[in-house]
Amino acid sequence: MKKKISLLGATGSIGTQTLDIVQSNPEHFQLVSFSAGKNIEKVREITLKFQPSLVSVMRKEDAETLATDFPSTRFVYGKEGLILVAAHSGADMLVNAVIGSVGLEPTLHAIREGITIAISNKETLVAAGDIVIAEAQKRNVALLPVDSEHSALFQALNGENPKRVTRLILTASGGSFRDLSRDQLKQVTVEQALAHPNWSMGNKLTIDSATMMNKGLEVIEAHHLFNLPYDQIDCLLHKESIIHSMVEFEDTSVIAQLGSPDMRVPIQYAMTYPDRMPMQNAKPLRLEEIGALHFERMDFERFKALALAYEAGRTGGSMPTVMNAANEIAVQLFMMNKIPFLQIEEIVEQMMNEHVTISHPSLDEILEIDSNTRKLVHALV
Ligand SMILES: NC(=O)C1=CN([C@@H]2O[C@H](COP(=O)(O)OP(=O)(O)OC[C@H]3O[C@@H](n4cnc5c(N)ncnc54)[C@H](OP(=O)(O)O)[C@@H]3O)[C@@H](O)[C@H]2O)C=CC1
Ligand SMILES: CC(=O)[C@@H](O)[C@H](O)COP(=O)(O)O
Ligand SMILES: [Mn+2]
Repeated sequence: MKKKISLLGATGSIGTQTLDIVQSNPEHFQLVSFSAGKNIEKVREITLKFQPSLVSVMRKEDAETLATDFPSTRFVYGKEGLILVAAHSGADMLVNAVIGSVGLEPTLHAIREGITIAISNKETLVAAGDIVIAEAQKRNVALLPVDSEHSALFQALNGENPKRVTRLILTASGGSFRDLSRDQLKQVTVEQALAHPNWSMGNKLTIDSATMMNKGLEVIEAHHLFNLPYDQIDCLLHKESIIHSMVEFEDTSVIAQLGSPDMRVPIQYAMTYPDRMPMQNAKPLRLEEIGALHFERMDFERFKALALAYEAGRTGGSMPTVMNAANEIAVQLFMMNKIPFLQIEEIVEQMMNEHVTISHPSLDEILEIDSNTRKLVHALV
């Protein structure tokens, strides 16, 4: 039987690759609903091709125009629209590929509907991981990782006793500026930051990768998905992005997952789990062509954002919410050329220093803290 898919963030990098998988495997998948932001031309293309029953866009006026042009599809908008798509009762699985903590409430609504989630939207787990995981456990809903490192960890842990794990080792490419000193980072441009050495991804994530905040977000994401303390989550610089992450066990065995960098592989694995399927037009891994893989210890002074993320994670409570919200706005400001690159982490640090942590915040408190932090960063700049 076909798996019915709802997709948040259909016009983005992960969203587009998810649609490729659906389109290449019409006997396995059907798109029943999706959301997008402002890219209305792409919304038209997707609607025409997949004929979903429900679509959400950011703006009311776009939803109204689209409703006239596609009378057999229902168009909704805004935050409510995202929630309607996420909790679409006709779906077997939600692929959450929206960017930012705007994905939090839709995720919780999908969980409450008992819909399995393939989760790419890491900011949701960073902003409110305790709440999301508790809700998923309470409703017995699976959260299947899409992020390449977490998919690798998930695969390496398959069938293992979690009590025998000693360390999760997340690999990091180092991003666009991995060979620059902190002094050289003072001069870098947005265009340079957007040139990731190994992956083609959305702009926000590519900047996060350059600051190393992405690895910080991923450490917190791993803490929540795999229920391990921060002392057992390490990062390793691995410039080739061939080993996507590793798990070390008590007997010193290390299990790694490898592959050519291609996000369709972890997306498809989450969509077919516990099974696998052939991957169309994928580049098989030929280690003899690569020759050597390289690893370096992570330098926490050079990659200060990673140190901040460990600090936020260890503090817990509302601190990761603040870190994430400050980072989201600081990255936007950098991309608009309003602040220099190094000010991204300065803003995150300042917001964290000024925040008085709430140890067990409610959802309402998290939403308020997230929103206030965004305002504070705008006021600061
Ligand atoms: N790209 C990748 O390879 C990877 C991504 N991830 C994670 O997956 C998530 C998505 O990343 P990526 O695909 O790169 O992101 P993109 O920026 O490419 O896409 C983001 C999507 O979200 C939509 N969107 C943005 N803001 C809003 C909003 N406020 N309300 C509703 N929709 C919105 C965009 O719509 P529109 O464009 O129409 O405005 C777009 O569809 C992120 O959390 C990222 O960290 C994880 C691993 C790898
Ligand atoms: C592809 C993927 O999962 C990204 O999140 C990736 O992790 C970015 O690479 P680095 O953050 O290691 O540069
Ligand atoms: Mn990743």
